[in-house]
Amino acid sequence: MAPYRQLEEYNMEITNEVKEHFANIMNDIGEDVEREGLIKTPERAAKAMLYLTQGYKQNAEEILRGAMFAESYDDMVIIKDIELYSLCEHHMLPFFGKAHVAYIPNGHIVGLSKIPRVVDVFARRLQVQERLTHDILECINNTLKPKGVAVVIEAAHMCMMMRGVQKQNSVTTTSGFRGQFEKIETRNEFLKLISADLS
Ligand SMILES: Nc1nc2c(ncn2[C@@H]2O[C@H](COP(=O)(O)OP(=O)(O)OP(=O)(O)O)[C@@H](O)[C@H]2O)c(=O)[nH]1
Ligand SMILES: [Zn+2]
Repeated sequence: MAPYRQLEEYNMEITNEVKEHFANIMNDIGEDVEREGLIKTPERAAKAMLYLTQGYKQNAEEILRGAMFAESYDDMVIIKDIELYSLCEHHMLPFFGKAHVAYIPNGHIVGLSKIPRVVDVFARRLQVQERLTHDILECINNTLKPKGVAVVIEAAHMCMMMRGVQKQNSVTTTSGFRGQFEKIETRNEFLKLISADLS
C-alpha cells in the first residue's frame, strides 16, 4: 500500500466501536439518537474522526524516500501556503491554517507534492501546533538530509474561537529552522519570500 494512501476503506470493527462511542456522547448531551436526522450520524462522525486521524497509519519518511531524486540544484526550494487542518490534542477541536516549508537541497530534491503530503500525515493526528511544526521539520531533516530546512505554521484554533477565551481573530505562528536557516540572512530571505505576494 502506498504510504500516503487516503482512507477509503474503513476497518468495520473499529468504525463500529467509534460509532457506539459517538451514539453514547449524543445521548449524554440530551439528543434523541433514534430521531430521523440522526440515525446515520454516529457512523458518519466515526468515519469523519477516523479520516481526520488517519495520519497514525501513514509513514511520512517513507513518503519522502519514495520520491527523492539526485540533483545538483542547491538554492532554496519553498512550498508556501499549504492548507492544513488538524485537531488540537487538548479539546479535539480543529485548528487550521497554512504551512510554509523550505529546504536547501544537499544532492537530492524531493517530489514537490510530497511536502504537503508530509504536512497532512502529521496534521491528521491529535496535535499541538508546536509539535506539528517540529514533526514536519525533523522528518524532512532526517530523511532528505538537506543543507537546511524551515517550517512556519500560521493557524487559528477553534478551541480559542468557539469556547474558552473566544478570540476569533488571533492567529498562532510557530516556526522551526535547521542547518543554513539558522543563519539570520537565510532565515530572513525565506521569511521575506513567504510574505511576498507574487500574484
Ligand atoms: N501550546 C499550545 N496550546 C494549545 C494548542 N491548542 C490548544 N492549546 C491550549 O491548551 C490549553 C489547555 O489548557 P487548560 O487550562 O488545561 O484547558 P481549558 O480549561 O480548556 O483552557 P481554556 O481554553 O483557557 O479555557 C489552552 O490554553 C489552549 O488554548 C496548541 O496547539 N499549542
Ligand atoms: Zn484546544
